[in-house]
Amino acid sequence: MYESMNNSAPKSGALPVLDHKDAANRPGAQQSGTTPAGDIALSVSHLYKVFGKRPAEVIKRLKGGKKRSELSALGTAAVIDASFEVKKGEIFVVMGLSGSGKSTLIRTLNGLWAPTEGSVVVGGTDISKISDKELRRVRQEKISMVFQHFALMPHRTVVENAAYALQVQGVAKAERLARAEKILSLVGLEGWGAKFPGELSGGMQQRVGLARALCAETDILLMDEAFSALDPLIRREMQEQLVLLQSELEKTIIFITHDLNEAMFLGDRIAVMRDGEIVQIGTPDEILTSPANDYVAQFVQDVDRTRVLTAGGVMEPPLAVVNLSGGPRNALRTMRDLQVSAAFVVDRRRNYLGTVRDRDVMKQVEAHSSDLNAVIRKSIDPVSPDTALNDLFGRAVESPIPLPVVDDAGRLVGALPRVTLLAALGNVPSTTGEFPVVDAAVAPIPEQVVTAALAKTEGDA
Ligand SMILES: Nc1ncnc2c1ncn2[C@@H]1O[C@H](COP(=O)(O)OP(=O)(O)OP(=O)(O)O)[C@@H](O)[C@H]1O
Repeated sequence: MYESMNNSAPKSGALPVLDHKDAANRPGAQQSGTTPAGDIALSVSHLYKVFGKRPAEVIKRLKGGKKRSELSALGTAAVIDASFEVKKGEIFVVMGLSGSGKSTLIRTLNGLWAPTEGSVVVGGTDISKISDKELRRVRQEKISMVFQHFALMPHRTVVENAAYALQVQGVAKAERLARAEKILSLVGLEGWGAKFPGELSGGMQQRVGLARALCAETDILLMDEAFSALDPLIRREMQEQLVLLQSELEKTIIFITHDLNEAMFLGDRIAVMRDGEIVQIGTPDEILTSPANDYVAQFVQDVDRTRVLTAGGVMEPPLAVVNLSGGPRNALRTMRDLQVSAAFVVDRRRNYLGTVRDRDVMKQVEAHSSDLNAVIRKSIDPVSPDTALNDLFGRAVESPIPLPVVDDAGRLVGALPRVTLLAALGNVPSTTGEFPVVDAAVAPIPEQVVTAALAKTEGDA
């Protein structure tokens, strides 16, 4: 059985990761000079958020030069003296390791946490100084949030989920559903409105999450590790769609991630956090080329494309995939149809089992065997989506067929032909996004020969 991820997967040829967009042309991209107040969507000034028993004392000692690790008995300083401005229409990425304070910071931006000290000004309003009622209004009108685990209501349909913010705003049912349907088509979910979230894949559920946030028609979207739970190919597709939507709708997006690759792809500017502090704010290029300190330098150490780019970031959809249970005949048909001489074999759960060659499969067909397992080669070990390209060149050179990319659960999620690796390095499109499953030197058995072999054994199938 031939399985293709073509419909859901981006073409890597269109995905030069580091400079997929011209930052200078983006609305929020200007870096130099003073930004006029009217162009600021959100500003944070000397913000502290301390959890624990004695937050004021913690801040006093931090200001006196103590480190947060020395003050843990008094409280946890999750955000320390953060100051930055986010421009309208900008994608501002907050990046840092686990525990660096990203989630706390983002929750302070929409008033879920009150700052211990400092201010958060949204659209001209200091949300640390307003009543709960006013804060709810700011949240409804100015800021929406997209969560990592979607947070959809399982018993409501997709369109009802998307329309939720409008319901809260008191918009009449017919109107809110009509508006939500429009937004659903904008995020690629046209015709899915009547389904329930459980009937959708993870990527589609996150589109609903995005649609729900867009429906609220707020200027600012806060996205907390919004794509981290998605398969790499779907994740990349969502990243691309977010960039497109942003340029269409001109939303201001504050995006939290621990993934450098994602930060580089999405961010007009990136704030790097460490132990509660923002240690650098800059464009991806600035972060890469002028790291503010050793920590940032280590984060992006020796970054060249081969290191920033990962297998998951540049892989292609695995085109030639055959299912073990389909047996040799189906496998051979698939290879004939695709005109390839090898294919990846998966089981019903899409677990990667190995590769098969057309010659071996044809022998099985001619021997009237239904056993594909017998000819699976396990010599090509799969790679993880997180593997840096740098670590893959040796293997790619040795392998006559693309390297299979397999997720933590063992499922085949992509393929890495040599041409894609080279294209990623040179930042040029790899062909059309489609690839030969084997290198040219290993030509497939001619189509007529395979067709004849299949026909000869037709009666026995
Ligand atoms: N409600 C809380 N009470 C006490 N400490 C907290 C609370 N929330 C976060 N912290 C602490 O604040 C620090 C920053 O946590 P935060 O979740 O903001 O980091 P993060 O960068 O988002 O990490 P992750 O990516 O793991 O979510 C951590 O030391 C964490 O244990």
